[in-house]
Amino acid sequence: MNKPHVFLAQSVPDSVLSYIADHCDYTIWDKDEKPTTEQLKEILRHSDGALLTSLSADEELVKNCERLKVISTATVGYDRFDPIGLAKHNVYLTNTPYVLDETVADLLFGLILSGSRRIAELHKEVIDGNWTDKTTQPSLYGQDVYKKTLGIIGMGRIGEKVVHRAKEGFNMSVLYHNRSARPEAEERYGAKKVELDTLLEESDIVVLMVPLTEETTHLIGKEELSKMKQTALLVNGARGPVIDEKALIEALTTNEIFGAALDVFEQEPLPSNHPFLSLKNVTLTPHIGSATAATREAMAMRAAENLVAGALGKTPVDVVKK
Ligand SMILES: NC(=O)C1=CN([C@@H]2O[C@H](COP(=O)(O)OP(=O)(O)OC[C@H]3O[C@@H](n4cnc5c(N)ncnc54)[C@H](OP(=O)(O)O)[C@@H]3O)[C@@H](O)[C@H]2O)C=CC1
Ligand SMILES: O=CC(=O)O
Repeated sequence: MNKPHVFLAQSVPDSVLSYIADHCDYTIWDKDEKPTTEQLKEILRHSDGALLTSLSADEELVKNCERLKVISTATVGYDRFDPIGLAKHNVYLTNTPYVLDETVADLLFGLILSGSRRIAELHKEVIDGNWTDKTTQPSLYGQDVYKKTLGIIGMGRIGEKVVHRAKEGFNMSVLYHNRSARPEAEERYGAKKVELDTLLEESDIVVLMVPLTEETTHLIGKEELSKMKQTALLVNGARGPVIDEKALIEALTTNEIFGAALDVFEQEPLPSNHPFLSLKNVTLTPHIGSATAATREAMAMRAAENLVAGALGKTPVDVVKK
């Protein structure tokens, strides 16, 4: 029997490629520039499945792809994909939940510590040769993390792992804001569900871990920033557009809040003239939440398992249900 054919828009680790090859024939996109929409439409017309992590897909893209059964992304966030539009043409969208949770929570804690204790800012002073007797003067003191109040907006899979670290490692109090309650997390960590305004007013560290949707776009803007403590840190591990960056830059410039630690941005990569680059009270990382060798390989394998299952006409484990 002929194997199904799958398209890989980017390379995958050898172990993952070997798994795919056991079940499917495949084509890998090996050009530096991404395929155009027209090229992608043509490729997908001849494919049973596709791994499209760094691309996007909607109804228009797949409407004439009779063979196509699954689009897989090796990410947990799927804001660049339209699961409802794909489902109209019997194409599953799959993502990679769970396998990255601990790794992303580690990075978020790194951002919390760097932002609170000014690690990135003072690292730069040392590198630039500016370590003098005055470097540890009060104006350069940081904020404590231990025993402070963490406010988590979006306490889902990853958010809960952040809360675990906050509670067990740093004895923090935890507030959270979700649309639905998480009674088991409330019991385990003493976390308290509150309205957004209360969370902003009472937290020392605010962490964003919501998916990017219409509802969460610019969830944090001028008004919300004005409700935060002047000593508070804002951490974004979700998606850039969850924050109105213009408002954040204003709040950071006027010291309306203590600082921000950001892994995601409205425009990625950040342009070289972006105002964030000249602010001292920010820690910036280039969207590396899940970027460890082991976790990226686990995500690629999970995405491949979803891809192969779908291409073989089975229901993949991680079908996005919207
Ligand atoms: N920086 C990075 O490298 C990474 C970023 N991410 C981002 O993190 C996101 C979260 O991942 P994950 O924890 O797995 O997702 P989950 O779906 O497990 O958690 C998301 C949480 O957000 C809450 N939420 C959703 N909409 C709203 C809303 N309008 N208001 C308040 N709360 C809301 C949900 O609760 P409820 O439904 O009850 O509201 C849920 O608890 C991903 O979608 C992705 O964008 C993920 C991995 C790495
Ligand atoms: O941003 C990364 C993801 O997995 O989503």
